Amino acid sequence: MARAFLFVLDSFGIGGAADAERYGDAGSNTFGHIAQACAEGRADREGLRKGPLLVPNMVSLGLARAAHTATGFRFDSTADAVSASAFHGAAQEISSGKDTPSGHWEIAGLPVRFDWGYFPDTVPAFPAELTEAMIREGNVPGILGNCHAPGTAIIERFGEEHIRTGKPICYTSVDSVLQVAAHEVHFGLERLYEFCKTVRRLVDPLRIGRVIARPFLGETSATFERTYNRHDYAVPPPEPTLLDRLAGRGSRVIAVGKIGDIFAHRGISEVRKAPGNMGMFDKALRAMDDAGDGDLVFANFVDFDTEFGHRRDVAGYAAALEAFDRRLPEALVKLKPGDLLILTADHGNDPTWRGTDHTRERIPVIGTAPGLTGGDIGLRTTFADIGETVAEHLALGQGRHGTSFHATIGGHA
Ligand SMILES: O=P(O)(O)O[C@H]1O[C@H](CO)[C@@H](O)[C@H]1O
Ligand SMILES: [Mn+2]
Ligand SMILES: [Mn+2]
Repeated sequence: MARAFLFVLDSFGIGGAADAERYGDAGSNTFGHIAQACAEGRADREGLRKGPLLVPNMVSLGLARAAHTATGFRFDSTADAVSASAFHGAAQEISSGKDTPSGHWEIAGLPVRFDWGYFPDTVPAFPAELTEAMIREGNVPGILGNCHAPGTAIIERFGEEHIRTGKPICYTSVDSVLQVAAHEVHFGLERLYEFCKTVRRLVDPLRIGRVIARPFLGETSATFERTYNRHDYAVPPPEPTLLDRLAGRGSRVIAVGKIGDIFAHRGISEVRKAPGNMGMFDKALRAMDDAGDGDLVFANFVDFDTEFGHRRDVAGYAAALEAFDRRLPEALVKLKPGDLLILTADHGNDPTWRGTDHTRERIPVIGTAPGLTGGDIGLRTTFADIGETVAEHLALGQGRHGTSFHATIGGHA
């Protein structure tokens, strides 16, 4: 029996991207900088966490070695204690962009070779024709924002006016996104989703990667809070991905968290969602129980990115990594010979970095294949090597991009 479990720790980069300079991110290192801050006592928070970063289970899968492969960074002296059948390495992204769709699509064997559309960091950020079309076809009295902004700040700034006027708050970032924040009750959640679907259609010709619904609750600037009803409307992948290939031969692809949205629901058999990393971990464990021969469980843990990376919250990010790591044994005990578990990431989001955006970084590729030898898979030149390895493991034919490292970890050559 062969099954594969792919867990993406959203934004958990390990630095060292050869082309980071081009993104203004040379030197960024999500894992390295969090680990350093923790070691130096700069990530202590009363009632949350204290001291050095404790992620022994990921270290035993080779996280420290992966980080060393990516940048030469030494995490700690336990770095050599890697468990039998664990494999570890780092991967460089070849796609353009440093956002979620680029990272996930490349992991699934489809590097993004075209340039995404971006909105300029000007006010207004959106072309006048687009704004007019959003108002007319979205049937709203106008829009607020129309600029680059971090999501919490823009709700604080325009939330009350939004409630008063019924105008949705539309904003963007350095990523290829058009985000719409609106009040779940005053504006209405379903109405927000409908509005986003309209916007999705309008920005398709502009090659915008995602339209993101950002619902929030609260009545005043001081009390507004975003809810877990966020929804991403991604442009569909332009070519078949690993998921389509699996679905095409009748295997199940169980998507946990926002994976379904990221692939515009192409090649997805089932979507399971829950609020928060821990809820998602529960869903991932159930999905592992349910997966059969030839199936893939593809999970995304988004809190690292949304709650801590973008918020530049080092202590929060560290605590989230520690919480995830504490639960990892629950997944490890479910593994049987024939299974393959890979932990990876889609881009960086260094919480010590300037600004509030993603950072272009290499990603860790660590995991275990019980019954195989494991070992050092080195520095992979594309995230697509992950998808190709999963493909080979699940006995799919070769895809168009990437090179499987299955033989390196003792699998069929
Ligand atoms: O600041 P918030 O609204 O969380 O937005 C962030 O979330 C988007 C998707 O990850 C990024 O492009 C960034 O703009
Ligand atoms: Mn992401
Ligand atoms: Mn993000």
